[in-house]
Amino acid sequence: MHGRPLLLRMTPDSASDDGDVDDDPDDGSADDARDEREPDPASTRRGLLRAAAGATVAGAASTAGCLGVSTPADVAARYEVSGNVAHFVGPSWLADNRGDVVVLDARNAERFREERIYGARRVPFDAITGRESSGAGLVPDVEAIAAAFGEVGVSPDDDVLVYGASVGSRVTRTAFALAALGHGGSIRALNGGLSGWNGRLGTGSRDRVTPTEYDPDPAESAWVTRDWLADRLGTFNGEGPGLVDVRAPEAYLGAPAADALNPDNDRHGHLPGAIGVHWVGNVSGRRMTDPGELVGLYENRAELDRSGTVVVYGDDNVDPTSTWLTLRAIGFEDVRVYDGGFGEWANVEGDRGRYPVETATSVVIETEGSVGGDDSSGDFSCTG
Ligand SMILES: O=S(=O)([O-])[S-]
Repeated sequence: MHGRPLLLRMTPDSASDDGDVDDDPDDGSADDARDEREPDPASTRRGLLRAAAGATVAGAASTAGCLGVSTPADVAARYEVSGNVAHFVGPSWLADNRGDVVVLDARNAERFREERIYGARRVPFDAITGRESSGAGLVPDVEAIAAAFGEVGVSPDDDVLVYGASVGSRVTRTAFALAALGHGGSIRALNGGLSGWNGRLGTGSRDRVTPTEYDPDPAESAWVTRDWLADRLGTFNGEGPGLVDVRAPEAYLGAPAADALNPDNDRHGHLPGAIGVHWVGNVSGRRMTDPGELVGLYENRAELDRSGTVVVYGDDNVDPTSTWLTLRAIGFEDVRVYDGGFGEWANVEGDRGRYPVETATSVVIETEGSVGGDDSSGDFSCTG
């Protein structure tokens, strides 16, 4: 249980941009709306958190920078971490296996045209975040997602490597989208992102590929619905599943006037019983954070049970996939994404009593991380 006193410690890095790049920068999508909300100055964030939670706040600059890429095997050996960290691989793995994997670029179309790993293919991000209504709430639109992967010639048994500018939530959403289809081949992410790759590059419009008919075998245990959660209220992080809100602490706390609050949401706060662990702690200098630190964060401090079910949610269905892949990589067995997200929960029509929002009781676990800030060129910079 989470009877600990609330302690918040934010760093300038953890106040950085969420790492996403929109496919179409001006298409008016939810991504655009998020992008328009400027990252908070750390000082503002500290003030908000102190006011919202009466918390102890101690700023500490991260020393992470534009680090070289080390392979998960090296990292795992160093920290003697049990569990599968092999979703994350380094560029040397890709160089050795380039001919055997389909390489997918998770960045936007402009970046893809400018420069990419030679032979990489790109799936429109809007397609792989697609959702549809079920009687119980929003769920991944597996048919649309499968069609998008099929369009770029991905088959269910292909071994796939996904890369981005970093190992941000576009990369992890792409990985999740494949997992949601019940993808039979392996799914890996490139630690360090494109900047760590010194092999052959390509430019221009996408290369010709032969489309496939991707026949999905939906892995429904990869996600949960609004009603699945409503049925388990009062059990989270206790006798029931773990529940992690991956949004910035201000959003979790529903801090008044915080820039992190989504203006499209009718209500602010978090699902009752959820703990807040901001997803940016999963990434450090464009790499997965050291697994030993992640184990300390999620198992020791957040007190999540690696053998139980853990549900992660954000405002939408992109950022929580970072925590989904991270937890799986450090050995959590059953991690699920609430694909509707807080955006669905907060704005549900009709009887909102079944879908309450909480602000009074809060547990925020401090995180440090640097996904990479969005500099003036629209690319990612190492901010740590
Ligand atoms: O931000 S990203 O590395 O997912 S493109």
